Amino acid sequence: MMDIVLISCGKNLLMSQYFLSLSVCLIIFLRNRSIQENGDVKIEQKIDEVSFGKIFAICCTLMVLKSHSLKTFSQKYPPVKFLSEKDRKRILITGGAGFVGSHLTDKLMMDGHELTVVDNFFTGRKRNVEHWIGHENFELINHDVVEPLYIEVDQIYHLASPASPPNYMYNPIKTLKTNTIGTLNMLGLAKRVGARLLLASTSEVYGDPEVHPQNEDYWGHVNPIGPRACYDEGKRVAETMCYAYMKQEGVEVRVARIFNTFGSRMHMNDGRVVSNFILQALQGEPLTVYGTGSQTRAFQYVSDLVNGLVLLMNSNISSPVNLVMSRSQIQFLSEAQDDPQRRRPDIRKAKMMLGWEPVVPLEEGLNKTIQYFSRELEHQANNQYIPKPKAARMKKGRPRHN
Ligand SMILES: O=c1ccn([C@@H]2O[C@H](COP(=O)(O)OP(=O)(O)O[C@H]3OC[C@@H](O)[C@H](O)[C@H]3O)[C@@H](O)[C@H]2O)c(=O)[nH]1
Repeated sequence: MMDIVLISCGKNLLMSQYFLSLSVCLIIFLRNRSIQENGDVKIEQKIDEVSFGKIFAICCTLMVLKSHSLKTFSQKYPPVKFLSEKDRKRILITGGAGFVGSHLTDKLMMDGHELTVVDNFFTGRKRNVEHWIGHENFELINHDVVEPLYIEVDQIYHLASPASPPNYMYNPIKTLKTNTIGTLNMLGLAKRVGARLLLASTSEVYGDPEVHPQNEDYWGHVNPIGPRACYDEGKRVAETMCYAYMKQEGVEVRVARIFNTFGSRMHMNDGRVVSNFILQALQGEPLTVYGTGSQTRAFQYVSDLVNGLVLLMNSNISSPVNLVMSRSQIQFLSEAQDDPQRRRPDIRKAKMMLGWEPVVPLEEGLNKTIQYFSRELEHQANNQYIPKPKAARMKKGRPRHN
């Protein structure tokens, strides 16, 4: 019976383990038979010897299994720096399985910190952080920040929120809840455990700006009842909450106003201009330009943003900081409502106080992103699923998160 169990275990293992299990079982079987053939051996002795043999076989199999799993675990992860207890921080990243969050997760893990990633997987994806699953410094929690969270941490990077216009407009109430109740919950957590919180705010707090370029002192020009208000106003009130908690409760806060960012792990259906244009170009479809196409933005590659976020978190600056491309045809579509016409950050503050500025040239970043989307398309084609770029319109009829 035991032999059969061992052999059937072997079927689920690698071939080498299978053969090892098989040969150990064979040895036991032969030994068993030789004992049977040797008529003068007592029956008790036979039972003792056989069970010893079987235990030996199980141990061998377990040892092979264990050494295999240890080997794969130690090989599986990207290299992680060793940090002493004193330098190692317990860090929470909300939205840590999303586009920016997962790159931040990579950096902080490789820097040697202990990470808890919280995500409700509305726009985030497990596959963005799956390469860390099982690592002793990493924990992934499926949790919505709209619900309170009770854990012990030293720093909180609060990134949870849909960020692409079609995504945040898809369920405006949910976007508002995430940015208001979600931010209140995370500030409450920061207050309770004495953690520092960095809010991922946005250039959208400037709305359709009347000054150009925008520095951090500009109060913005937002339509409070327009289709983008759920995000713009949600982030504005999130900033207000940060400073209320700082003044009233002494919570340490950092506020990054993030401008247009692109790179790998953007969702195929993200809907922002860079991913849309790349996807359309790769699929030989017309590039969709909303309105005249004369709108302007400042773009940064995701690795630059992530470096800026970490610098800001560990700086002593509590006030907001600004952190900051075929031959396809072009299809002009109607203008998106309240679409900011001109946007460019004034990043003198970040340069002067953090020593930060983007270093990845646009062309290099775009090349990396194009390669990423080509691989994604190949992967999707193999899975018989061809995604379509998402337009900045609200979708109806799909179940929504509450
Ligand atoms: O297919 C498209 C997509 C977008 N666009 C245009 O390209 C410009 C950029 O649009 P995106 O959707 O990429 O991004 P937006 O600048 O509107 O918002 C972004 O800004 C800053 C971030 O913090 C936010 O996450 C995101 O909302 C807009 O003028 C938009 O109308 C197109 O012309 N065609």
